[in-house]
Amino acid sequence: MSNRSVIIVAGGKGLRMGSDLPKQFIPVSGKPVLMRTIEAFHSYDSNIDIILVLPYSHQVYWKELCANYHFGIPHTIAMGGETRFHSVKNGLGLINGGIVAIQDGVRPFASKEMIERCFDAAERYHAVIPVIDSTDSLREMTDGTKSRIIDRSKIRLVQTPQVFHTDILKKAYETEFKDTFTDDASVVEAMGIDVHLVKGEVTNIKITTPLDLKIGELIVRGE
Ligand SMILES: Nc1ccn([C@@H]2O[C@H](COP(=O)(O)OP(=O)(O)OP(=O)(O)O)[C@@H](O)[C@H]2O)c(=O)n1
Ligand SMILES: C[C@](O)(CO)[C@H](O)COP(=O)(O)O
Repeated sequence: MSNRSVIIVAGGKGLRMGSDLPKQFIPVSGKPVLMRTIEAFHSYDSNIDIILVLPYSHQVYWKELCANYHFGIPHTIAMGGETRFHSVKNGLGLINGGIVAIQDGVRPFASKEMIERCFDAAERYHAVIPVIDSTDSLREMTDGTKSRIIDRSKIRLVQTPQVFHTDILKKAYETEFKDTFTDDASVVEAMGIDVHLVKGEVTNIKITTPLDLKIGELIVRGE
């Protein structure tokens, strides 16, 4: 098994949540989102190297939060960047070789089985991402208010962890930032590398709006 690391990106402001406290620090069922995310990877592999990317403005706050919650899982802090892309890049600066996962700090419900599925596939493929089907019908906007139906059987919704050979991801992240880089797979693909899809999970939600916090409470309670 190759050396394994995870970069947990939590350098964002959480503007869509509309809360003064960035969403990664908000408790779900009594525990901050970010602690749940870190625990998910520690329970997958207690030896995994964990790099946590945090905004400079909240690094002291995070240390206090860890003390208050008696949170002792070892991790190294990296500096948050202007966008997710820049935060990942800062985290990558602290990784040497092996296989690396990039995880949104605000996806706290990734199961051990799914994390394992992603890492195991990455032993064979250069770039691996978890995806799920769309249960809604989908439309593409064509011109102003005009639209057309999309064949949803061809669509997959993309999640994290996104897992890569470290040397390939580092090389990909040497490129200039583009707005179309909404995840890590898009950066690697721009370098001409194929991305391998594995099964994601409907409960692996990204906490984005206040409704997601309520859904998160239900997921924790197993309802
Ligand atoms: N400069 C940034 C922006 C985002 N992220 C992280 O990337 C993940 C996914 O981003 P998103 O859900 O968009 O988080 P925010 O940018 O915080 O949210 P918003 O867009 O609502 O402001 C989050 O864990 C977020 O903290 C990051 O590390 N650095
Ligand atoms: C990386 C991601 O979670 C995959 O679905 C997503 O692209 C992040 O998007 P956001 O706009 O930064 O929330």
